[in-house]
Amino acid sequence: MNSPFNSPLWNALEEHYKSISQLHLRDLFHSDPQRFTKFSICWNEFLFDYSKNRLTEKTLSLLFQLANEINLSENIEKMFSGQKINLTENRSVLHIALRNRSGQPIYVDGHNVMDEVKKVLEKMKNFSLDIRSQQWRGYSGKPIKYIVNIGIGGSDLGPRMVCRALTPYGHKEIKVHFVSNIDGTDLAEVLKAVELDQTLFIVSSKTFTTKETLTNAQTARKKLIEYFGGETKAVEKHFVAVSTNEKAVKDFGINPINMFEFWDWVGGRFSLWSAIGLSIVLYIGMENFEELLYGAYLADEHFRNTPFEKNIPVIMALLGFWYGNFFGAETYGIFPYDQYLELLPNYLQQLYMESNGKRINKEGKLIHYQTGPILWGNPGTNGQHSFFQLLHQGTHLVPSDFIAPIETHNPLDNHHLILLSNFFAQTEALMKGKTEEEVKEEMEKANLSADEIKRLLPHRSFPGNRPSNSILITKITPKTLGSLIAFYEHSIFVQGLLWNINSFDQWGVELGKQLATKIEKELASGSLVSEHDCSTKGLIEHYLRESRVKF
Ligand SMILES: O=P(O)(O)OC[C@H]1O[C@H](O)[C@H](O)[C@@H](O)[C@@H]1O
Repeated sequence: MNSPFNSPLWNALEEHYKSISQLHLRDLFHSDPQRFTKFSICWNEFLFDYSKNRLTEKTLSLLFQLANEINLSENIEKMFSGQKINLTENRSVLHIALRNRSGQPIYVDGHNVMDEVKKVLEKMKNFSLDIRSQQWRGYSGKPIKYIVNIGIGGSDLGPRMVCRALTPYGHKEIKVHFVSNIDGTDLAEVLKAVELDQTLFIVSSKTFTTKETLTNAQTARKKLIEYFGGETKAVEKHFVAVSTNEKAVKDFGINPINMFEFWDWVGGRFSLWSAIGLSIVLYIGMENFEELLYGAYLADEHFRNTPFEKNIPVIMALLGFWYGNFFGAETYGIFPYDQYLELLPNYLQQLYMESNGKRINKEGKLIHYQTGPILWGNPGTNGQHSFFQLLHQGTHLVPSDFIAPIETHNPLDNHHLILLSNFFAQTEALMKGKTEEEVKEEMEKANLSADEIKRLLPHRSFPGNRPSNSILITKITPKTLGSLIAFYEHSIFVQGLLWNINSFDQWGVELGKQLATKIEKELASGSLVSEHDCSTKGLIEHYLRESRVKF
């Protein structure tokens, strides 16, 4: 079966949806005191509570049947065994190999990729020891104190998010910066914050053809050479590269000895586990990086071996599918109640939206159902004072994940207690809401007049019945973070199978790049040569006129 949408089960789910959509979560909780026990999973340092979702045991049983109909178990094995499931690029999808701690081989075209994975990890380890122990010195003999990762998309968001999330594990003498945007401001500000003679630039690019990254790297290289009075030899003490493209790295002027390799079977947005994680290793050390890999490996094993009924990423995926394709939910909220996880929504945005933002199925046909959600989010409690109004009383249904650590790295007075009180309170409020009776009683106690009560009642009541998952983690450590990220990766994979799309390509980013290349030439020459619509033409002409006047 290619798609669940052709299945008789689909009709059963649609029928079932009609009855579920009439039920209120408040009543479901009321009628079943075991609801939490039934719909939550304890796994290692995780408690995954999905009981505040609009479902019953019947819903889950139908969704699990659907998972069986799309041959989920067989498809998981296809990924883990290195089959070329990225059909449009004819590639294996093996980020799981990068954290394979089982000692078992994984083959691509008859070749065990684990040998090269281990070799690169060893190279990363040795290099990080040299940098962190100050044996590796800059051109003028000073130790490295600043790491600047130059990359974009998958070569930026993962390491950036992980370094931020694991700040408590960071080297106290080493600062890590990230430059991604082609806007010169990004690089300029980082250059202000570092001492060039103590800086190591990591040029991270899978393809080593990405315009933003190469332009930023060229400029940084120029600045470094200028700093050392024209000495190009300084480059090899201050620049390393991470890429799959050795030739382009050489052409750029980085000695392949200073290159850390990865492979085309690692998707950019799944690459933080590869040498793309070099900035992470330099910052938190190899042991901690290995813990990150280990945490992801444990999640991989859980995903691969656990029955669907207890399988966290499978359930996460089915819930997203349930809301998107039955309730018509278009977005997915990620709310980490942990300041260190503030970049998690940005990171997951690429992971979800680049993977499953597709409208053509694996057979090349246009599809007529909703696929990947618009993912967004912000750390709690900040969001509560801005957009949560819409979550509570707006017209959109936003299924959300609330994520919090039980233990904080910064036990300041009662901050964590207040933070967690809010974490628990929000999902309860979203689920329960506040009935008109409750609001009325409250206003009567406050001695409001009958007229006032009547007028304010609709504004002050909350419908509730808003779904959420709660992910409670003992502590944010390299290991638990690794597991958390891997859960999201696998959830995306399962959803891609449900929608019968290829989650591992991203052709949709190409058109803008092609047009920008053409327009760049026009801006540089000051005249339009290609065809544009009148809006784009008008904008460019305005820019050309104005920039001539001003500069
Ligand atoms: O690592 P690179 O080859 O430089 O690619 C960087 C990023 O740019 C591309 O346009 C893709 O949209 C991303 O998936 C990728 O991660």
